[in-house]
Amino acid sequence: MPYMPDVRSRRDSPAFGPFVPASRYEMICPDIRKKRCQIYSFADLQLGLLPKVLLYQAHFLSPWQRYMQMSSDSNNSAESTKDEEYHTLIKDTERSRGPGDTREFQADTRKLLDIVARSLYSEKEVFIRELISNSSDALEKLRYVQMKNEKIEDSNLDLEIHIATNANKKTFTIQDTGVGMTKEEMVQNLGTIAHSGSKAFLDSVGDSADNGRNIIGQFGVGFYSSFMVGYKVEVYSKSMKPGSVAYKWTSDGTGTYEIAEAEGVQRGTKIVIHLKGDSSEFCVDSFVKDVIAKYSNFVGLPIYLNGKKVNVVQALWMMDPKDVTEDMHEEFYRLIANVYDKPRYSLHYKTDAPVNIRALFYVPEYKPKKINVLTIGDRQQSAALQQESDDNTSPSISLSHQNCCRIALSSELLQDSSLIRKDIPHNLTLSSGKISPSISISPSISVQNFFRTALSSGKISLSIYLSHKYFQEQSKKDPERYDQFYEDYGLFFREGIVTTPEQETRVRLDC
Ligand SMILES: Nc1ncnc2c1ncn2[C@@H]1O[C@H](COP(=O)(O)OP(=O)(O)OP(=O)(O)O)[C@@H](O)[C@H]1O
Repeated sequence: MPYMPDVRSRRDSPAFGPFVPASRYEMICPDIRKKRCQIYSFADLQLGLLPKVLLYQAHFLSPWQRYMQMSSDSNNSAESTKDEEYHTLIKDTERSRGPGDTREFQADTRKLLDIVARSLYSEKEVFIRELISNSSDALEKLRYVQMKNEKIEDSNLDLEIHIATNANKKTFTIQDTGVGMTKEEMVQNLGTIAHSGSKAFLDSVGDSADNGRNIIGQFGVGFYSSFMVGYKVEVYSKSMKPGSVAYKWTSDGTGTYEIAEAEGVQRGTKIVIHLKGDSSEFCVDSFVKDVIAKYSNFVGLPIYLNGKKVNVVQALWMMDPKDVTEDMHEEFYRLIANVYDKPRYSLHYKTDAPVNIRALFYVPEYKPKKINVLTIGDRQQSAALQQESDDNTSPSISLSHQNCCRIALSSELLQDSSLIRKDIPHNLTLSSGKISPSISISPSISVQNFFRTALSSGKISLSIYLSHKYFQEQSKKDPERYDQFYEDYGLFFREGIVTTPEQETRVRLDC
């Protein structure tokens, strides 16, 4: 029987390095084994049969987090021992007298608009994502109307989104050929904060087949993010209803707007943002291109920037795995990982019950020299980290958001999120991937809330579990290839074992 160090007893020893003999492995999966496997009724893991496979659900705390946790524990216990004199003003004597009036809340629209426009989003650039999403919704609605063979205005127009930047005039323009808006719809949708025409559309078409699957908007606030960067916003719109009159909506975002009839307007909506002095980067083609790539690359409709198509990739992880060819995987892998090699393993799976997951993991062909950064985010962030790392390899995992799962989340805050660090295993850094959490997670304006839900609901753990099942299969299917993979990446698995403080639930894997 080969020697196996007792990780549990030695983990606090500073001299103990990330080494576990290659012949025996351990499995650390407290959440999956204790809770999620039960919740999702997975058969017990046949761990003893699996060579060289490690399933690792880490609750990783950095040394700094561990230090903070220890010091807060000791402070609490010191405070609780103090013997202080009891003093309180709180009694239970208050009661209401007689019937009460029911009133509606009042709101100062000007201030509310200011909060929505300036404080709801942490990054100015998300206004592009919001406006593209609105255009995408407008086009999806048009598709729906087309499917019903209803008559529409300008029926020869293709379904497209166009963006134009003008550095001389300092403007950002976005135009779509979607459903457009009538005067009443403009008043209702753009003149009423937190009224979502898209949500109303979804409610009106009901739950029938496929409709609404791609509709993104639902809170009725995204449009106002354009006032984060613009001192004036003009909206030209012509409804798809045959014979519609076009209108122009103008506002400076300080509480009032103007509506007037307009001419020379095509079916759909055109929004012109006159940029503030501190937002002039949004009239630079290359800057806008990067933002589109970051958030809206997978919108299922063509986006043109200054006349050139910029979103070229399909949301591969949303497709049926059997429809995705190896070439498509290669192209997609290169795009999300920002590398030029091939994926050595491509794991694409979808589950619909009991939870809905679309996930795509790639294990790069290259042999990493050092992987010690957990990157959750977009391509740009990965690229930034790559510059810092020795071997130009910083795999990334990104999660997508919204009903249709095609819009990427802002990821800056995820980078520092202790929640993410805690719940995503350290050794998951070995693969680049995309996980699309279930549509059963209610989308939330707060990105962080969304992630909290995604993580606590176990979908990410489940994805990790499934990915390890895949590796088990690979080890049987092509042991030689798998051995090479383990040779290249085994260090990070072993590092995962010794760097997790959660050593209580372990399963040994014999070879
Ligand atoms: N390009 C557009 N074409 C047609 N209608 C639009 C367009 N942009 C906005 N609207 C209408 O204005 C409404 C409000 O847009 P807004 O972006 O504020 O919220 P939303 O998209 O409904 O929800 P969210 O806040 O989740 O993005 C939309 O629901 C839609 O009815």
